[in-house]
Amino acid sequence: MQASALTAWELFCRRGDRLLFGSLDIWVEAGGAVHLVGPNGIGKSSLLQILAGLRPSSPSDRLGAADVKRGSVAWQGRLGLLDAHCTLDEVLPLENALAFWARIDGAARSDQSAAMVRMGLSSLTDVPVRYLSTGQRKRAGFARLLIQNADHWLLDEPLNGLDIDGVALVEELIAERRAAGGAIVVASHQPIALPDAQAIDLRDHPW
Ligand SMILES: Nc1ncnc2c1ncn2[C@@H]1O[C@H](COP(=O)(O)OP(=O)(O)OP(=O)(O)O)[C@@H](O)[C@H]1O
Repeated sequence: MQASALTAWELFCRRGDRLLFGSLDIWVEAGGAVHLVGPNGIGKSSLLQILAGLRPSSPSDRLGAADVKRGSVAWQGRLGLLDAHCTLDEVLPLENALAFWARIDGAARSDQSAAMVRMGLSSLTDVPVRYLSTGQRKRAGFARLLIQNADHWLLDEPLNGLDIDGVALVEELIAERRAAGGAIVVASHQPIALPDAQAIDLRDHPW
């Protein structure tokens, strides 16, 4: 049996007064992948935030006080999240903005340089983050993720804004991470190469 990377049980999600999904279990083995699908607003980004520990699973209080489920998420290893929020300082040149996180992650200068080269950002070292295009921002987000060197990745619309080469590159990075034993959970409306991924459609998990 494969080693578990992610075990999540009884996840429920309420946003405001909307009950989005409930009683969701996810199990991902090392090297495995999940493709989250479903229409706009169903709760894919919210689920990624729950899996990242940034948002609690909502208590399932509709089931009655005697049987309230609160959900649990357990990872074996470190995880990195790439979503729509740019964690890079908009004012700083790209190299310095990435260096801020590289220091926090304890990454070597050479790791940062390698990540920038890999993501095709070498010519943008002096450009302030606020001037980056949509696709360049996405590439910078992946550079940050590579520098972080987390075991597992949570990716929210990782292909948005990328050109054809960028899409191929991200698919290659995902395949490499999986080959290294990382688990990947992706929310993507765009087709994405994820061989043998579990598809989870949140419409199948109504609260
Ligand atoms: N602060 C908030 N308060 C209440 N509801 C919110 C809040 N932020 C988002 N929502 C709602 O939560 C729901 C889920 O949003 P989420 O971003 O998780 O959906 P999604 O499936 O990722 O959508 P998309 O495919 O458009 O990216 C949406 O219906 C949205 O309107």
